[in-house]
Amino acid sequence: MTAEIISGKQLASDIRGELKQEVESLKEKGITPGLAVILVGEDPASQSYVRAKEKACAEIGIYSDDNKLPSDISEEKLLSLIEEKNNDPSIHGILVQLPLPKHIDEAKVLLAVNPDKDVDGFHPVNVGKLVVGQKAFLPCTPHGIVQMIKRAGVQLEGANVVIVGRSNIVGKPLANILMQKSELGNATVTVCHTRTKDISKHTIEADIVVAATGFPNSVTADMVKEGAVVIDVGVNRVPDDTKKKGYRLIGDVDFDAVSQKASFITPVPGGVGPMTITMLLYNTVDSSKTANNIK
Ligand SMILES: Nc1nc(=O)c2c([nH]1)NC[C@@H]1CN(c3ccc(C(=O)N[C@@H](CCC(=O)O)C(=O)O)cc3)C=[N+]21
Ligand SMILES: [Mg+2]
Repeated sequence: MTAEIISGKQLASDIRGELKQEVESLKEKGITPGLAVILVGEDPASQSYVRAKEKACAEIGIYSDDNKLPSDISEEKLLSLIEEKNNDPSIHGILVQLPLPKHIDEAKVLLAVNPDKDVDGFHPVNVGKLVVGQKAFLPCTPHGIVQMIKRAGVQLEGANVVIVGRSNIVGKPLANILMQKSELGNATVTVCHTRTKDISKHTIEADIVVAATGFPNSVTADMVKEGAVVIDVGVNRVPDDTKKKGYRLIGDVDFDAVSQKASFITPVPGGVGPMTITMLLYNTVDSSKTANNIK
């Protein structure tokens, strides 16, 4: 079987088109959705993600408030910037790009963001709401993944989904979305991680495999069943002199071999990444509506 490629890029562009229209109609009501983006330090990957987020905001008419801080900024100063954005009515979403430098307590920073502006869905209040099934901002990468699966026409209800990776930004929230009694859920979810005894034993049974390990080629063809749906969350930079940037991007899945066995597969680049950014735009628009009592 040769897998059909689920283009995150195409889907992202469709959804951004819808969001752009929504932003235009909000602007007619005098509302401009605003996103504060906070980047600490000079990590090249983080800089490129943040640039992509700001460009996407500009494309659909969201105001992006760009905050670039030196890597040695104090935790106190970062917290006071967040407080300023919490109190700024022109800001509907606050995104603190992760990872943060070692001297800053990440948990403390995420707790400082007003949950009503937490468009990443990382504040413990929003994490808790998701777990108990209350309305909350859904974390962008998991939300993007679920949208890709649904819009490919793949049934989630009753599906065996195996997630490889238990991070707070992908594996754990994705598991929580997929197990909810909701239209984005009703799946049977297994989460594998570094201490799982035999990962293949789980993935081989899966209707849907989500690879979020952070390591290239960690999901191989022998690990997936014929006809499985395979979602690749990896964004690994590998040195490549033939590229003008000096690197190319590969996922966590052995794409060439797995795409001969899967029914659907997501590419890297052009898969989950563009959808992550799109769901951030979605949450920011949604937040601006909530702040203005618009359904
Ligand atoms: N507070 C916070 N929220 C996040 O959502 C968050 C974060 N921190 N830290 C890092 C991860 C990673 N992440 C990506 C976003 C876009 C692409 C993306 O657009 N990727 C493009 C290619 C990008 C490139 O060329 O480097 C693609 O896959 O096609 C990838 C990864 C968001 N994250
Ligand atoms: Mg991601």
